[in-house]
Amino acid sequence: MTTLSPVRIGIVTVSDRASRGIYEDKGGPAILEELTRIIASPWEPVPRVIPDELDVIAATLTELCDEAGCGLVVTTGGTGPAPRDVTPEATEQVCRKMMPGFGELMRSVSLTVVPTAILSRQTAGIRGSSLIVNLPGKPSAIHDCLMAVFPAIPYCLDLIGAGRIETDPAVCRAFRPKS
Ligand SMILES: Nc1ncnc2c1ncn2[C@@H]1O[C@H](COP(=O)(O)OP(=O)(O)OP(=O)(O)O)[C@@H](O)[C@H]1O
Ligand SMILES: Nc1nc2c(c(=O)[nH]1)N[C@H]1C(S)=C(S)[C@@H](COP(=O)(O)O)O[C@H]1N2
Repeated sequence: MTTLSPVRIGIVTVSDRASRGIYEDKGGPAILEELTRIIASPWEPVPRVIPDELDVIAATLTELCDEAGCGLVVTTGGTGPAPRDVTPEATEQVCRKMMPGFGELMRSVSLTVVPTAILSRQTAGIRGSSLIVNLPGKPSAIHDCLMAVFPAIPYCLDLIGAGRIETDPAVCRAFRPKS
């Protein structure tokens, strides 16, 4: 039996009000809960709560990928059309390669739930050996979006050398074409 070393996963809440303590952050805990349900192999959360500032978001993503060694970074918030919504811009700034299929699938699934899903510019990209995935800020969006894209995430992490993740097949069946 092979022992998997824990994959570190960054959980980044991008919200002016949650970062100031004006409201309790519900996004980060919702991502933690969802990942705990989905992932069956060892993993370790690395949480951050930051304001909607391009430089701060870019620096946090960089730190999580390059210093904290996160193979996967999931953000929530700041994907809409409002002037301070800049999470996709920060993601593009720090990624070498964009993965537009993630945003396309999450919007498509979310459109069956809310017509305003079209307002999210959420995307994903690769920095070094880390995958960054944006989710919308509404805590209820986290389940819809993560369940839609997670089947492809373990294979993506394999391909970029980010570490191996096994899922609980009763919750989410990971698809690895070559296994
Ligand atoms: N981290 C969070 N925790 C709890 N609720 C949230 C969080 N982020 C967003 N929400 C809720 O979802 C709604 C829409 O999210 P959105 O990111 O557009 O908010 P926002 O007004 O830009 O937030 P902020 O001003 O804090 O950056 C918010 O008004 C809030 O009710
Ligand atoms: N699944 C899902 N996706 C969703 C939503 C939602 O409630 N559920 N809200 C939408 C709305 S109202 C907005 S404005 C955009 C952007 O949200 P953000 O700026 O909080 O990231 O996400 C959209 N995507």
